[in-house]
Amino acid sequence: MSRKKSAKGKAVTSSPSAGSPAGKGAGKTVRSSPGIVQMNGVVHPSRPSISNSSEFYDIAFKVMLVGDSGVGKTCLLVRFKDGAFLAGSFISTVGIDFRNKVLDIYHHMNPPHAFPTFIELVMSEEAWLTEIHEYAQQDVVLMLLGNKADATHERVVKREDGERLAKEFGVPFMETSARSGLNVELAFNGVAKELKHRSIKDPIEKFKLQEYVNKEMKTTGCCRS
Ligand SMILES: Nc1nc2c(ncn2[C@@H]2O[C@H](COP(=O)(O)OP(=O)(O)OP(=O)(O)O)[C@@H](O)[C@H]2O)c(=O)[nH]1
Repeated sequence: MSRKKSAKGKAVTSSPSAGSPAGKGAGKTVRSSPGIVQMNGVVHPSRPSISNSSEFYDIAFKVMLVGDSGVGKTCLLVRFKDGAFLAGSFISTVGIDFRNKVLDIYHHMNPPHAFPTFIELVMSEEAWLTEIHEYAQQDVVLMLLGNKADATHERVVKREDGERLAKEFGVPFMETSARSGLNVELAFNGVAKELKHRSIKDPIEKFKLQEYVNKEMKTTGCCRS
């Protein structure tokens, strides 16, 4: 079955590191963070249930994509992880799907490090932002994404409405496209940078996610209706 929805809201949510030492990889300390969903408590790079890769990281964060079914959470995840668009017929995720990706950021602040565990959480159609506020940790990093920005003729949510909702909840907003790759890297990297920033006790430089997103964000420039 194939379904399409354009520019529907969804959120990248995440939580910063709690910093409990959990193991070692290539001489680096591995830490994990409690997220909205706890997965085995501690993330260890050599634990196959978490990651099959041989990648090592310093800090692990969990990032969740929540939103209505069919808005493109899996495709965003795959686009970010593998750089490809998962085209074809739509098979709804049952339960939770997840990917790991190791990022190098903030070279100027710390030695190379890395992280997160990305988790897709499938939620029901209604009130997901409210649910996040109800159940997530206070300091969770939130970002609102309107995906399928490429599907201009099938748009169901105006950019202005996304912007308004984001403003209401005080979270950054941008439109993305898993198909074209528009702003996908930026969405995940922005959250990763914010998480990393929060995990540093006395950061040399300030990082403001909203400002970063506003500066780096690309718009389709075609979709106001
Ligand atoms: N045009 C367009 N189609 C997309 C985009 N992202 C996803 N799709 C299509 O939308 C459908 C649903 O995508 P999924 O990533 O499976 O959606 P989901 O949110 O993970 O759905 P659930 O697993 O049910 O929660 C698929 O047919 C995708 O090909 C996009 O950026 N642009």
